[in-house]
Amino acid sequence: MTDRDGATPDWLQVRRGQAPLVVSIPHTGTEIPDGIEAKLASPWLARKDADWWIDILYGFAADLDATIVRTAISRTVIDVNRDPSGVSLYPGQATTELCPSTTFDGEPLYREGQAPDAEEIALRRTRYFDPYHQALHAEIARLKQRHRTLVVYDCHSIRSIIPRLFEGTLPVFNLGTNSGRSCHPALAGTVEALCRSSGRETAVNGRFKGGYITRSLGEPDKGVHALQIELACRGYVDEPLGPVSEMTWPTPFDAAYAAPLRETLGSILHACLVFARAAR
Ligand SMILES: N=CN[C@@H](CCC(=O)O)C(=O)O
Repeated sequence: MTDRDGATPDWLQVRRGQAPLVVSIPHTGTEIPDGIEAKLASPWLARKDADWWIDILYGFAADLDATIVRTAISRTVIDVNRDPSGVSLYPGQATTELCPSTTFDGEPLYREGQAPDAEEIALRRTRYFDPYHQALHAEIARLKQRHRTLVVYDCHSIRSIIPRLFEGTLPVFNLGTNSGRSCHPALAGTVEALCRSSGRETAVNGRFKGGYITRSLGEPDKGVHALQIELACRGYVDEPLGPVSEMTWPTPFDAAYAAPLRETLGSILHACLVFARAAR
């Protein structure tokens, strides 16, 4: 990231652009404060569900003069893509919580009796959750002074096979728009068409409909259009398909392997800008 705002803590990275596009990168962080790390079952489990290499994959967003907001803090500490009130993203279905107690696969993250209590969760919220959302709100407000219409693009990835969360193998592209509520259908339609024209499997508002970032920031009536793209990891890394171990996950980033998918992502972000500028 460039142009870090000196007033923000080191872990919160804000690249201020002028284009009508805010790129949110909430889950690539691997930093865990020592006092929390000591309570965790394993350093590898604590980072297993990071959105590995997504900040590198979308590095080109800076060339589009997008605003990029990223936290370096691990989602294991607190997940900035969950409702801070604790309400589940998918009531009745398996998911992970605001301060997750398990990995996606269901392995306990904490040593026995070491999971955070309500006071500790509130502290993590003040320290790490609120500043991330304040940064997103501040950047949206700044850009709204320049542009009538903005796109907020929330970047994610997940392993292709996680039986606890979904059956079978996840499509490579999973577009979430809070079931059509977080952005204009024309934007969703264009992004879906670009995903499909890449020849990769694509789902829209399937297992992943958009998390708290998409749901809370998308206000199409006010000119703020939010969408989430959840990529299955095999689309950009040589992912082991099946259970993973410390020896096999994460697969290192390989720019040549990721290049075809990155090209599609470039077209998608470009289309977001065309949409925002045309809607002026
Ligand atoms: N890789 C991360 N995935 C998102 C999915 C949000 C959703 O369920 O739509 C997350 O867990 O926050």
